[in-house]
Amino acid sequence: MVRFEVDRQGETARAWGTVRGHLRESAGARLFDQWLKPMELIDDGGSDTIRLALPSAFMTNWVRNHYADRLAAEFRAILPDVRGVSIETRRAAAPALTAPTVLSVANSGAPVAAKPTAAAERPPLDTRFTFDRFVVDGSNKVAFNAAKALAEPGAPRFSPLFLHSGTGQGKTHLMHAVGHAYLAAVPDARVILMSAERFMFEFVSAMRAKDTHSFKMRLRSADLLMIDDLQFIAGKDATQEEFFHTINEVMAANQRLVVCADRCPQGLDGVEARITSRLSVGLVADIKAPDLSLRLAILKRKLVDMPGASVPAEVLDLLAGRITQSIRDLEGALGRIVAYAQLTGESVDLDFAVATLGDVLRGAERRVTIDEIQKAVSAHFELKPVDLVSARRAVVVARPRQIAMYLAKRLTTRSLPEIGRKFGGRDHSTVIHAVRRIESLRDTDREIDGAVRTLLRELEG
Ligand SMILES: Nc1ncnc2c1ncn2[C@@H]1O[C@H](COP(=O)(O)OP(=O)(O)OP(=O)(O)O)[C@@H](O)[C@H]1O
Repeated sequence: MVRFEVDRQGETARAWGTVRGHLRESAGARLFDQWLKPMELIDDGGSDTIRLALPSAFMTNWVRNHYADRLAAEFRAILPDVRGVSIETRRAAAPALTAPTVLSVANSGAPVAAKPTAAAERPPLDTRFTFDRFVVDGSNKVAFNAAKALAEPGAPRFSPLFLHSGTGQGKTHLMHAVGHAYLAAVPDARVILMSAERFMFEFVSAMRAKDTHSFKMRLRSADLLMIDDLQFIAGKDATQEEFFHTINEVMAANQRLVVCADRCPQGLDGVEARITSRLSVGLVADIKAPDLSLRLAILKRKLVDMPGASVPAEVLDLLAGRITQSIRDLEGALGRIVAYAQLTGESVDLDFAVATLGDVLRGAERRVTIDEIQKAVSAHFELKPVDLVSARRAVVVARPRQIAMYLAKRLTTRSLPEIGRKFGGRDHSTVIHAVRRIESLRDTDREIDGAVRTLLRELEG
């Protein structure tokens, strides 16, 4: 029986309730009331960075300096796919077009809808993703140097910068670092960072509201425009049309453009050639899978930002030796060990690490990606992979799509919203529905059960 996550927003709010409880206990009433109680959760619907807001910059700085790592570790102990915690200043201002709904969490831990804040008007840069926290070696040196060069003020030496790599290998980190560095050099620069999925969502919303003009003006006037996960627009014709005009104008105006994807431009099936060729005229840099020494160096660097954490070298060797592909997974494992050690008061040794991470270490030997699942499922049902992310509802496409979502939930650590995004921007509730449907069909329909078994065998190797 597959267990699935419940609604990610509710999950985040509940985790926040638990984290607040721990903070109240450990910090003591005075400190908690003064610094931590005014903090609110901003939940913009399934993002893997938890956003917390405080009423003043002074308080924000204090909490960042004293509690940032603790908060990240606490959240990751409950929600392992959390990427980080961003601590922001809440400002009373007019709501932005794209402002997220703010969920403030009352003492009971129940989420309460509140007004949007101005935080959404600033690029959502993760404070941890800076150049000085990025460990460089031969596998990522070109990407790192290119990102640094693009962040220098003055006329850009090249643009666009196209970064590509496997999942969890540092593209988003570098993109955020460009944003931080450029804003530090040019504080009033207009910097926009969004995923390709968000680009599509905002564009479609603007079309519905019959106001594409503001959307176009906003993007095209960016001094630095950064688009993550470009592969998402594969097969989305109207979005591609708009994206093409956006990048054309940004490039014609000599503004900076950074684009990330999981493949090189020419490998982006389903993305128009005129887009991929425009994106190839600047600098295309890949980040290769990290080798053992880089994995170890990154773990050591991450430890520097976890004051008080003590993890012996043999445990770092174990993690770096076993978790080989995604640095996100590696970092998640380290965060989990440190958080458990802090919560239980035990010291970290090999036994503790194996007991804490048993599943992760076993599962790390072979990690299936959603792309692989989509390829296997579409081949099995003689469809094109793009059918699985399309809007087609015919049962010949919809059922394989549900099977693929079910396998994604079962074989990967991706959250429901992430899976939904990988399937053409579908909602997490669609994924829950697909998982339940396939679970129940497996009990009653031998053909479906057979197909799932075959695919599981194939994917799990
Ligand atoms: N060279 C590095 N030095 C330090 N940290 C790194 C490095 N590479 C990756 N990381 C860390 O690994 C985590 C995942 O990186 P990131 O989110 O940038 O990956 P990604 O390539 O954008 O993944 P995806 O394609 O899944 O979006 C981040 O926490 C990031 O800080």
